[in-house]
Amino acid sequence: MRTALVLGTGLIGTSAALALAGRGVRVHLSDRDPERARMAAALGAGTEGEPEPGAPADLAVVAVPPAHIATAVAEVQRRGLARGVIDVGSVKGGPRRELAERGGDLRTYLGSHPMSGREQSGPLAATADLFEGRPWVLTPTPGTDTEVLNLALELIALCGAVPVVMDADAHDRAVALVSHTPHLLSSLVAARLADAAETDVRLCGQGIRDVTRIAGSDPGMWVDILSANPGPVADILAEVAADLETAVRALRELDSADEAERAAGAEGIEELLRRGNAGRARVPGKHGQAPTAYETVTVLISDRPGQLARIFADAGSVGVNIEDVRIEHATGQQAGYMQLMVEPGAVPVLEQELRERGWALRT
Ligand SMILES: NC(=O)c1ccc[n+]([C@@H]2O[C@H](COP(=O)([O-])OP(=O)(O)OC[C@H]3O[C@@H](n4cnc5c(N)ncnc54)[C@H](O)[C@@H]3O)[C@@H](O)[C@H]2O)c1
Ligand SMILES: O=C(O)C(=O)C[C@]1(C(=O)O)C=C[C@@H](O)C=C1
Repeated sequence: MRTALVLGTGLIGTSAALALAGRGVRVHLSDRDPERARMAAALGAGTEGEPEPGAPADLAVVAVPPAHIATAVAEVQRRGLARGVIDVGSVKGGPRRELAERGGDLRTYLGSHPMSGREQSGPLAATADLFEGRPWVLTPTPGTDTEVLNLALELIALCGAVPVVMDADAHDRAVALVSHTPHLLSSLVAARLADAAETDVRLCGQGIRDVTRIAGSDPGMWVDILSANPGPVADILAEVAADLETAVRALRELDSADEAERAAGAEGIEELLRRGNAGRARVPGKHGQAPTAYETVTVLISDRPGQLARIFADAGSVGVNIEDVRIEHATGQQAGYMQLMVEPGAVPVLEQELRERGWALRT
C-alpha cells in the first residue's frame, strides 16, 4: 500500500494513520472538523486534505461514529477518493445494510473492527501502537473484491494487529458479549459514585478503578454504538439481570438469623464468584494467546521523574521481560506500588536484583 486516506481523525483514525505513516505509507487526513485533521497532521500522522482528483488513494479508512459510516463510505465511493474502502466501526451489520440501501458499492467496501481502543477520544489520545497484538475483525462476503481484502490485510499487518475473519452479524453478537455489555456494566457501577459522599469516594482503590475505566468514554459515541446493536446487548443484559437477582437473594439469605439460610446464601454467592473465575480465565492473554498466569512482584516507588525508567532498566539488566505493569497510587502520598507482571520463573532473580539495587518490595 502506497497511499491511504483516513476519514475521521479521532482516536482510531489517527492511531491507524500514525502506524501507517510510521511505516512509509503516504496518508491523507480528513475530518468533518478541520481542526482535528490539522492536529493529526501535527502529530505526524500524514498530511491534511484529500487525494488530488483523479489520483485515488489505495485504501480509505473510514473512522467516524457508527451512525455516519454508511454516508461517509458512500461519499468516498461517489467521489472516487480511493480504490477500496474499509470502516473501523464497533458494529458491522447495520452500516453494511445501510450502505446497501444507499446503493453503495459493496464489492469495494469491507467492514472491519480493531478490538482495541481507549476511554478517551480525539487525535491527542491516539498512539501508533494502539493495535499491536490485538485482534482486528474483517467481515468479507463472497462478493468482496480480493484487492480490497488484501489491502485491508496489509493495513492490519502494518498496524501490528492480528486479522480475524467473521460474519458481520456474528461479530455484532460477539461484541455485545465482550465489549458492549461490559461497557454498560462499567457505567452502571460508576453511576453509583455520582452522588456518593466524598468521605466514601476518597477510599476508591484499584478494584473500582479497574471496573470503571471505560465508563469515562464519550456518551455520544456509545449511544451510537449501542443504537446499532441494541437487541444482542439487551439479551445479554437480561441474563446479567437474572444473575443480579440471584446475588441479591443470596446476600439477603446471608443476612438471615437462620443458619441453614445463611449456608444457602454463602453457597449461592460462591457459585457466582466461581463462575466469574471460570469466565475470567477465558480472557485471552497478549497477542490472543491462551491466558498466561504471570506472577506479580510489587515494588514501592516514589512519584519522581525517572523512577519508572530506572526500574525497567534494572529488570532488563538481569534479562527479565516485564509482561505487564500496573500502578497503584497511594492516597495522599507522593508514592505508589508498582506491580510488575513476569513469568513465574523470573520472580526470584528479579526480586534479588531489585533488593540489591535498593528497591523496597512488598511481600
Ligand atoms: N473508541 C474506541 O475504543 C473504539 C475502538 C474500536 C473502534 N471504534 C470505532 O471507531 C470509530 C471512531 O471512533 P473514535 O473512538 O476514533 O472516535 P473519535 O470521536 O475520537 O473520532 C471520530 C472522528 O470522526 C469525525 N467525524 C464524525 N463524523 C464525520 C463525518 N461524517 N465525516 C468525517 N469525519 C467525521 C469526528 O469529528 C471525530 O474527529 C467509531 O465508529 C467507533 O465505533 C472505537
Ligand atoms: O479499552 C477500551 O477503552 C475500550 O473500550 C476498547 C473497546 C473494547 O470494548 O474493548 C471498545 C470499543 C471498541 O469497539 C473496541 C474496543
